[in-house]
Amino acid sequence: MMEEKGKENGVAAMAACYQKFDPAAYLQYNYTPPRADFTRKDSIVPWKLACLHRAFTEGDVNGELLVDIGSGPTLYQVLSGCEVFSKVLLTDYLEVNRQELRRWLQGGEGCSLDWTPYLQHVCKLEGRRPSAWTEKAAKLRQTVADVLPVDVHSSQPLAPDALPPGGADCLVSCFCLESVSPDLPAFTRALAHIQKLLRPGGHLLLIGALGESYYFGGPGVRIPVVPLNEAQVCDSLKESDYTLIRLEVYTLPQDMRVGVDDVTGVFFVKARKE
Ligand SMILES: Nc1ncnc2c1ncn2[C@@H]1O[C@@H](CSCCNC[C@@H]2Cc3ccc([N+](=O)[O-])cc3CN2)[C@@H](O)[C@H]1O
Repeated sequence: MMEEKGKENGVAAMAACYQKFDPAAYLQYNYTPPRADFTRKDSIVPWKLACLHRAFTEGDVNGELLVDIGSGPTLYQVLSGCEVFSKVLLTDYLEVNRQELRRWLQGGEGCSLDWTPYLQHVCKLEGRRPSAWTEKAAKLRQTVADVLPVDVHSSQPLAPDALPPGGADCLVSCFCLESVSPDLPAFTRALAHIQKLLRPGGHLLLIGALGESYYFGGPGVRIPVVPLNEAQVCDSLKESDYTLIRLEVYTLPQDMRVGVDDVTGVFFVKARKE
């Protein structure tokens, strides 16, 4: 009984932290140079986009429905996937983030970030001319079917009718689970909760922070993070019944440590639900 109470308190405390989350500030902190510098080979965002592009296009990922878990106010995580899947669902816990995503999907008026450089960069990865970014933007707007609420701490993270009976063909989730979990067991439980959303044989593409104990979700909005190392990520995946296909790690150069968090590295996982 006490244990259940502890779990609920930790999750509730985390939810309270997110009430002050500021999408515009968060985007400025993490999705502008130097962390998003497309002229630098060692910048974080080009590394993430390359991992996602390779994972989506190397031939084993297929199906109709891709679901992004904990999208936040960002779209980069589905720029490659929207060429492979006919339907994409974006999800987030906060209405402010869902609104930010809908603003872009409805034409981009009043968006907090210009996603053009991201669209151009992924076009380049696909061997297309950068000016094809307008076609990719149209493709993404046409492929995203909805922006839904999600709670990874629920044993049913999405509304019952959100997915077809067979489940999603692929999940992608970036920097979410470790940032919303009060501790490692909660992180592992969240992985297990979203695993249920996936059809057997479906893939999980997971990006997350290594060694991060906090980040700023806005000016003065300090949000705790469960610090993870590679072994813990692998153990949690195994414990939540995924088969690991590949884990890649990016170590932050000094000048990518810009004071908005204490992250030391970023992991990319491609895994499968047997
Ligand atoms: N219960 C919940 N279920 C699902 N989503 C939830 C829940 N609660 C909050 N959320 C939702 O999850 C959140 C996702 S944003 C989480 C930010 N993660 C940490 C941040 C990200 C970042 C980005 C880039 C780089 N880098 O090195 O380039 C490093 C880092 C490390 N710091 C937010 O959208 C919230 O709305």
